[in-house]
Amino acid sequence: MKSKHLITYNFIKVTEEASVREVLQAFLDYRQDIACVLREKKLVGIISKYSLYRWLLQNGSLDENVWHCVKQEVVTLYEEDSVYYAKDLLVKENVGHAVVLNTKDEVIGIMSKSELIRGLITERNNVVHRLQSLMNNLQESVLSVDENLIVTSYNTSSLQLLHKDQQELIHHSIEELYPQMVPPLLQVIQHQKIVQHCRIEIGETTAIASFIPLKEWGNITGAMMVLKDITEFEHIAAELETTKQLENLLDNALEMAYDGVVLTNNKGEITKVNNEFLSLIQRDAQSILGQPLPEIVPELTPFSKNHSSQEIVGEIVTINETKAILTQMPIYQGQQKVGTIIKLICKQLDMWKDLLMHLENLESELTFYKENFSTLRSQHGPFSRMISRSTIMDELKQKAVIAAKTPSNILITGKSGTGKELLADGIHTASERKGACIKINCAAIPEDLLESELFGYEEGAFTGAKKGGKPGKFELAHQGTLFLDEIGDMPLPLQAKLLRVLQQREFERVGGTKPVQVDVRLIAATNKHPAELIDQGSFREDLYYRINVIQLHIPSLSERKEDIPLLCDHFIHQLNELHNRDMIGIAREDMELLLDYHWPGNVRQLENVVERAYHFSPSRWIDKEHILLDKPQSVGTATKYISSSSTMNRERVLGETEKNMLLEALEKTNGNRTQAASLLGMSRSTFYNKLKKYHVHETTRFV
Ligand SMILES: Nc1ncnc2c1ncn2[C@@H]1O[C@H](COP(=O)(O)OP(=O)(O)OP(=O)(O)O)[C@@H](O)[C@H]1O
Repeated sequence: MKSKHLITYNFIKVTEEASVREVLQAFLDYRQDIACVLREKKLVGIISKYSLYRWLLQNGSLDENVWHCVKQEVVTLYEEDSVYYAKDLLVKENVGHAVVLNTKDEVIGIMSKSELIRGLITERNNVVHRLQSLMNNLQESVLSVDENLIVTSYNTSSLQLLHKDQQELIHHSIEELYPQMVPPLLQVIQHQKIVQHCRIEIGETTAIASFIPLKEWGNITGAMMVLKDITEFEHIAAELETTKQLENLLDNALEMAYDGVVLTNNKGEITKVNNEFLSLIQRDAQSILGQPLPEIVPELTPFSKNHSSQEIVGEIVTINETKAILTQMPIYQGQQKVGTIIKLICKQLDMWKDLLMHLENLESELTFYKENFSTLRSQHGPFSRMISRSTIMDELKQKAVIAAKTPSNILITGKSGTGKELLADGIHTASERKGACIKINCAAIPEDLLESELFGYEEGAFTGAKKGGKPGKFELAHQGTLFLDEIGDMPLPLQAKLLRVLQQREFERVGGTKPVQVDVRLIAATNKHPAELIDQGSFREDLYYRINVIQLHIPSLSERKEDIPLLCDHFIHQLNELHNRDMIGIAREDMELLLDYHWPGNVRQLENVVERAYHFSPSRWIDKEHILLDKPQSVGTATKYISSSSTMNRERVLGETEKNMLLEALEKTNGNRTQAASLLGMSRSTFYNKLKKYHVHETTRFV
């Protein structure tokens, strides 16, 4: 509050020329105690009632100039001065009035003591009001008691904290209401000292309280209590404690998980890791916590970037040359994804791999014994050399057995390498014909020699003919079977002669005149389409019908891929017998490679591929890298294929060199892997990884 708010604007203004009478009259009119004497609005002094009384008592004239009664030392205030400044000034100068001026030093009013007191009371009421509302808006509870511990005041918060209403609290004794507060209160009142941070239980509520002495004129009149409800904080603290314990538990669980575990938040930043994960990525926790996972482990980028909200189970990843199985699971809180947990199984992977190997080993052995068993069972069976398990081949063999029992000619069709010759052998065996099975490849013998090869010649039949002549294949196959392979390549004149022989069952040798009679069962084979050959005019239709009494078609290997594993085992077994080795077979995942291939060269190609891989694989398992499959080559891809295959060769050579290096080191250290690793200047883990890579642990020499 300012001085201008506490002044009388309606004050008495007189000039220096005014008479005592005029001033007295003004006092009566205005009912005021002082008059201001002004000269051009500026204050020159004041006249009080008392100075006029004094003048009159000294018999001064009423009409005399009032100047004799003017007091020139006047206590003045400015309109902006505070009420407190005004109070201090009036007390100091010991005056009952002050003249109030504006900034131009012009008189604007008079402030009397009574107006000052009114202002001070208003000001005090304002302060009390402000304090009251401040108290009521405080979160802390505030209470005051007198020296008898009777409650004298309180704020709104205290009603809530103490669960009481106004009547239950005011003028009641703290001793009755809250005896637990008495000891600190008495301490404050007796020792007149503040007591702080007392823990007070009020029902279910816990509060921290401070007790402050209240004094008036230096004497203790009571005490004030300030209480803060900490029940909620205590719950939070308890929860925090539980959370801490849970976190400890989680940390321990992660460490015991045995696998690498990493947790990320919803931004993909790493929030928790276990030691196994750290050793897998070869980093320390400080340097990776809070970092985006794909930046720290780029190998996980395809999984952690866009797919981190997807569940992933069983993906294989390679981190620092270590293979691991990745499992990824998003973590949800309600509907919201809050993070991801990623697990990498790498230690147990080796164990699983060994177990799988063992299982595969057993499976292969089982297959081998099964095959042996069936071979033994049909050791003398006509088709025992034709290995198959497919239904399509079973049906073919059944048909062949029936066909074998008949005297009819047989035409075997099928792509090159499907086993036409084997089938012909089987048919001959099954036919139980007395004579031999004589084979001739029509495509392999020059055209001019083929006739004499087939029908024989008489002495002097041509230059260079043997003395005494020579029997042909027909004669040799008497009472047996003649297998004419690649019949589609037989020259047309010879086809005519063959047709005649088949019809008449007799022929003459080249250069001979005597008919020769034979009992021959003819089996012909072709890898071409007979119908196409007839259309082209390169094969006689009448001959075709003569031969094609019974047609047996051998399906391509790509149409019966289920035979591939059995054939592989068969070839490996044959090679083992031949080379006195104990190769187990082809691992399951590598077999996939063979099953996926289209096998244009059929069983013959498979046999060659297995044989090559067999010789190049040093362990007891066929090495995938030695399984060489030609890719189909088109003009457009030729260059690419050549360059990628040369890269493959290079890689292979490098791999083999590295592997030999490992083996050599192991040999030098008598199989001690730690020494071998240091001999090569490698860490133990790198050395182990390389052993794994090249399957060196499969070899029995080193344990
Ligand atoms: N089912 C099979 N079981 C075992 N070996 C087989 C089988 N089929 C083919 N083979 C082998 O594949 C190779 C080729 O077989 P074969 O010579 O019988 O085929 P083909 O069809 O007569 O070939 P081509 O038409 O080129 O003369 C031979 O070494 C043979 O032993």
